[in-house]
Amino acid sequence: MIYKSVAALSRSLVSRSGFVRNMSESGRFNVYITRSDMPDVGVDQLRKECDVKLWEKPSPVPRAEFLKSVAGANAIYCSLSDRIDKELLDAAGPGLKVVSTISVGYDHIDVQECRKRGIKIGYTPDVLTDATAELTLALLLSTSRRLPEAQHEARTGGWVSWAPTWMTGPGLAGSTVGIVGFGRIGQAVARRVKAFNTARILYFNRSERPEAKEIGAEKVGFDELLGQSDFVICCAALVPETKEVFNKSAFDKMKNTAVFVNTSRGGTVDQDALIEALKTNQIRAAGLDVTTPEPLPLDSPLFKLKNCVVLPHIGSASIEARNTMSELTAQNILAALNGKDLPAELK
Ligand SMILES: O=C(O)C(=O)CO
Repeated sequence: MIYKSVAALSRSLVSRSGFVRNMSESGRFNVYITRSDMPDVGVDQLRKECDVKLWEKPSPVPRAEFLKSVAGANAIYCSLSDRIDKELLDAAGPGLKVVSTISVGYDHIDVQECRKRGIKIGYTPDVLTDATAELTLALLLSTSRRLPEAQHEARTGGWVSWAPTWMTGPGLAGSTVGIVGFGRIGQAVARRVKAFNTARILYFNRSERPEAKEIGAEKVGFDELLGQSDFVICCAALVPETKEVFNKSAFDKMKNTAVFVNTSRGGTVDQDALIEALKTNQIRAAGLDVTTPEPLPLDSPLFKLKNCVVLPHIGSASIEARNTMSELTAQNILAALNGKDLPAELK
């Protein structure tokens, strides 16, 4: 669909949302943003060229409100918390040209349905790779060297003397690290892990990755990776094939001393099986930046386990990454609305 036809469609929209209905009058496209606290840099770019409407709170827009307010939008600027499905696309109406998510993950978007309707999808690969890899290493070390537990002890009187076996955990040097999902983030994690003098880096991925050679990573089968790794890191996108791949059978195959880290999506893990594996010391510990659901309810057993570190999905939360993600999200929208190639389109 080209610019002109969107304009024509938009002219005929009956908007329930308060968007300017008649593009020929305003000459501007309608953009709906799903929360008020998206980084300014991208939002400001959009405001220069478009009529921007946003959910006024720094929290995900409630579904009913989203369905109501999105009517008449030509573009949606969303996050991974917003479900973009058939119902939502219907609610937006025929003028919708692009869905642009401030995330590299797109499991919250019905990609098939967007394709059917000729709606482009923008996302933010590359610009968050370093930030997410850094956080993965931070979480891995926090989990294996028990930093949250140690801090708690120091603050609450548990630190009575230096003690030779207290608060010990496995080191990375000389270890085998297995990475499941060897795309941009998996590779960036491998490069960083290597600097810790690991003995071997294994990876499991659908296809062989040419970059692995230079990194020094070996492609192995999933079961082999589970059985041999001291650290198992999940960097795989959530797609039907990766849903709950980390299940009881997978945890049973891991070493009892293994540390499991997940910075991809909670849906790759059967969480009940993980809780059981942690409770029974089937594995040593887990570090999770992602869970099911998110936010994780306060009464989740994961919060009660000393051998589990839970973070609130902050993988990409470096200031630089979030600003660049916001800019890219806006640029994807502006390009799509102006009939140009998106800088980062999900193909
Ligand atoms: O961009 C994503 O998909 C994220 O999960 C951000 O942390």
